[in-house]
Amino acid sequence: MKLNINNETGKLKSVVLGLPDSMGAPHSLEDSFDAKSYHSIQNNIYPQEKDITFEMTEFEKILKKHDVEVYRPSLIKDYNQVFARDVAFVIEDKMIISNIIQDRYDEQDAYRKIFARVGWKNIINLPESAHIEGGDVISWNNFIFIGTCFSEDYRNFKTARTNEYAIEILKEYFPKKRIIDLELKKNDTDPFQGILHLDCTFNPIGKDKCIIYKDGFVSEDDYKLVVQIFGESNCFHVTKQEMFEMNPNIFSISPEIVVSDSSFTRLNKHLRENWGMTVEEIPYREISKMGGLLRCSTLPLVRE
Ligand SMILES: NC(=[NH2+])NCCC[C@H](N)C(=O)O
Repeated sequence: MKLNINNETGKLKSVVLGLPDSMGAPHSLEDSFDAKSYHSIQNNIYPQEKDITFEMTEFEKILKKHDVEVYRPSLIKDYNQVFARDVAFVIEDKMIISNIIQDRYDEQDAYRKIFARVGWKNIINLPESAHIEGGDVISWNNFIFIGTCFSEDYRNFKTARTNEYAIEILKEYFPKKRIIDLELKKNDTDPFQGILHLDCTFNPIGKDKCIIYKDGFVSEDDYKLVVQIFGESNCFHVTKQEMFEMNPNIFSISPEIVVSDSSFTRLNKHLRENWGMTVEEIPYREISKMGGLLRCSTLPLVRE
């Protein structure tokens, strides 16, 4: 398979979609590793397998309706495999294998067949201390935006998944790209105060537009830089509540077609009426309770 990813929205040809089956029992509060799951466990609303299976089946149907080739990881018993995004990511014709948080480490095993199809020549493995997850990496033509945490207590946050070392290495692999690191607010237990991955606070859509949540960035200058790159009128700003519901994390099938959650009424209306997009709405509320949404559930391999 010839990988090809240059941005977030080119017409999608093949993608890996995560798996809802056999997600195992919910973690205890102490063992949870993102604030949204923490919140769901604490409030006794952690989703059930049958409900997330229903939601992912709806997602798969939309992808197939648009002639996207859908791959799935192999099944690991009693292990959450919904969020394909973080396991690896594609830039141009290279697949970079993430160094994901230890709690999710086994997920990578399930991608062996997919890695084999890509071929070792196009796979990049990073040194062990270079931490990075696909949710923090947003490739946008000449730019690569990377969410990170520069804080000294980086290691104390389970929600800090990408470090400076990984960014330095990516700069060496992609010297022609303008790599923009964006420091994200971290909080392991309060989903209103911290951002797990960059794609929970910022996501490009269409040809020149984006969805963005201002308070997800540690520095206002980082936020302003992104707004300047896209232009104010091309940015859809989400509120704290909308960030919590994961509005930024919709998924593009092409510059004109997005898959969104049917509860995102303000966003979906804006996309249709002001930006002329086709919005495929599906129910995805249950999956949102585990800290990710539509973008997080996918790992695009080929876009036109
Ligand atoms: N790209 C994303 N935002 N992925 C969401 C992953 C959520 C998962 N519970 C984790 O903590 O790792």
